[in-house]
Amino acid sequence: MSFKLGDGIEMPLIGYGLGSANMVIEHKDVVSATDMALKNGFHHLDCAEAYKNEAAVGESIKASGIPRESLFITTKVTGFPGQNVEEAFSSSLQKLGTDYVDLYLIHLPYVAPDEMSSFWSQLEAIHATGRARSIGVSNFLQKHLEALLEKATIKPAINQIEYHPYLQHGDLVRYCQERGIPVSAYGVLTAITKARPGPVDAIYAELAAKYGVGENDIAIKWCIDQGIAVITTSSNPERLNGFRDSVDKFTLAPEEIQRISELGQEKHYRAVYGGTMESSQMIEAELE
Ligand SMILES: NC(=O)C1=CN([C@@H]2O[C@H](COP(=O)(O)OP(=O)(O)OC[C@H]3O[C@@H](n4cnc5c(N)ncnc54)[C@H](O)[C@@H]3O)[C@@H](O)[C@H]2O)C=CC1
Ligand SMILES: O=CCc1c[nH]c2ccccc12
Repeated sequence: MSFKLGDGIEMPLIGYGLGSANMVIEHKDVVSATDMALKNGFHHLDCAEAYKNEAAVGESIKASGIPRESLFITTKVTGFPGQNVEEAFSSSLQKLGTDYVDLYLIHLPYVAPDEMSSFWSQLEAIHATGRARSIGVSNFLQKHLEALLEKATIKPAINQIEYHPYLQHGDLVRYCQERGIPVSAYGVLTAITKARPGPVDAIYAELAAKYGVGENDIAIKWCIDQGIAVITTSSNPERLNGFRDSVDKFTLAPEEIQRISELGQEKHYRAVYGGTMESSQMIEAELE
């Protein structure tokens, strides 16, 4: 199933995530995880320079023999103030072993508001060369988007954010969607994998029983049925295929989506970048 980006380009609805917070994954394990994803038909790969594993992903892509046009490759420039985006981008392309990416994102809104437009213009310049088919952002709140949009000539094609019942970011999703900036979600399984016990446990279990699926499927469909794409990951092929199968298996009723949203608002939990999105401690430690 595919998902329309803000610029009209189609992206596979579920992306396979290659970032693992707070964990160093060995080169060979990244190669075999990517092999497994590709063999199971997950052709949308979510990478980042900060994950420091683009070379392993590139190695697996090359070995797979899958034609480049059948893949959808996302990568991200970290977004440090003063960063030379062209340099970061060329290095990503070289490591991934490709001459273009499908989607290039600013990973984090580190850049000050008055510098944001000029930082974004570096991505616009890359887009103009055709080496990034689409450009977008990640972890951007409304204030960051406002700063970026002030002088942008191209709107971000997506905003990739942590999104689950315990982190709904107020009106951010509506703000983005109303401006033609679709949203993709990471951390979608947080209420199950990291934040138990919690107020959505019972409704996840109830709806999983009702639809004859797993609770992971309910978590993923709560995003998809709100028009949000999903980036998830697993080293377990059965679990991975289960994520994809859930898309067509059932549809959550609007009142079920609403109930999960309401219950989720009773708890706040951020799985990644503990504290605030402005917190740079974790990313700086990772990049050392
Ligand atoms: N743009 C950004 O700043 C960020 C992007 N991401 C992207 O999103 C991807 C997915 O991120 P996650 O937060 O890991 O996503 P997630 O919430 O989808 O969790 C996936 C993890 O849950 C585990 N899991 C699945 N079902 C489970 C179960 N029933 N019990 C226990 N564990 C279970 C999987 O093995 C996997 O490690 C990353 O690989 C990365 O590509 C992630 C974090 C930040
Ligand atoms: O992108 C999300 C989380 C993550 C995983 N590994 C790293 C390294 C540096 C920054 C962020 C992350």
